[in-house]
Amino acid sequence: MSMRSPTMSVLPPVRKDRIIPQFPHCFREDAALHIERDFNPKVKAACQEQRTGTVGFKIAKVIVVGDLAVGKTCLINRFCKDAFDKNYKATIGVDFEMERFEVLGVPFSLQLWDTAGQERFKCIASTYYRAAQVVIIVFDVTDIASLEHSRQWLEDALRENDPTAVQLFLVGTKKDLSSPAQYSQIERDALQVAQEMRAEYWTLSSLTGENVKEFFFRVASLAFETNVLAELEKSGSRQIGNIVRIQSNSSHLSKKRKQPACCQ
Ligand SMILES: Nc1nc2c(ncn2[C@@H]2O[C@H](COP(=O)(O)OP(=O)(O)OP(=O)(O)O)[C@@H](O)[C@H]2O)c(=O)[nH]1
Ligand SMILES: [Mg+2]
Repeated sequence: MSMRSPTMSVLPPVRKDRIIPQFPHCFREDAALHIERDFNPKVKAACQEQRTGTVGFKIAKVIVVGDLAVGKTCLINRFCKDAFDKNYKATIGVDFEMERFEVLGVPFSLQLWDTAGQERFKCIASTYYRAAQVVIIVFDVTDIASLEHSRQWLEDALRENDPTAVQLFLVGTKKDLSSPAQYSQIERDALQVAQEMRAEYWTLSSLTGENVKEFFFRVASLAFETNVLAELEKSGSRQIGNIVRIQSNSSHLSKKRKQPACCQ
């Protein structure tokens, strides 16, 4: 805790609308990373007892990939700046935004990397894919080709990362532009792609803001939960290691006091 107070005094408090007191639910239970209705009980207990270790200082890297003009930049801008630009300005290479949250009372940050979808910038952008904890693959719900290309985006993103460690989301944007009939048709295909990829599926609109905050709260919460569980596992094994070492040392001392421990 001694490390925590100086950090808290330097940083301004987390914005009120970035406080996550409850577990945000998935969008569709048939394409979710998990369908629990609440945070893992171990995670809740750890937060309550302030046993979250270094998680409060960590920044989870999130990369946002997908075809050109599907709406990656607009999605990030809607959430981070509450702004929407109807004019298309291609991202050149990459941009990033930091978002600070407070989950169950613990500070937690996401670093959102907005990458270029245009082919000619792809090789610059892909050098930033490394060490991502979360991969968000974006497609446009009015453009089936952008959904078909999502598999290729996944392959490119996973080439630079440990596939077993990445949390994956498939997100359909521009919901406002599609009629209910059009939408339900593409949703069927999108759910299938999400299930195959083991991605969590969402749809939203950066123009109206529908589901945007809900989606990022879900991303932050799942990334946070994973990090706390990893931290608990680490500190658990460290404790067991210490106990074993202390016990074996003391038994050496009592039985064969003159021999150094390394010769046993
Ligand atoms: N109606 C509507 N238009 C959107 C939405 N999201 C994005 N757009 C429009 O789609 C176009 C492309 O959006 P961007 O966010 O720049 O696309 P991008 O995926 O970042 O494109 P690259 O940077 O080239 O990869 C812009 O003209 C946006 O105004 C949405 O939810 N609804
Ligand atoms: Mg962009």
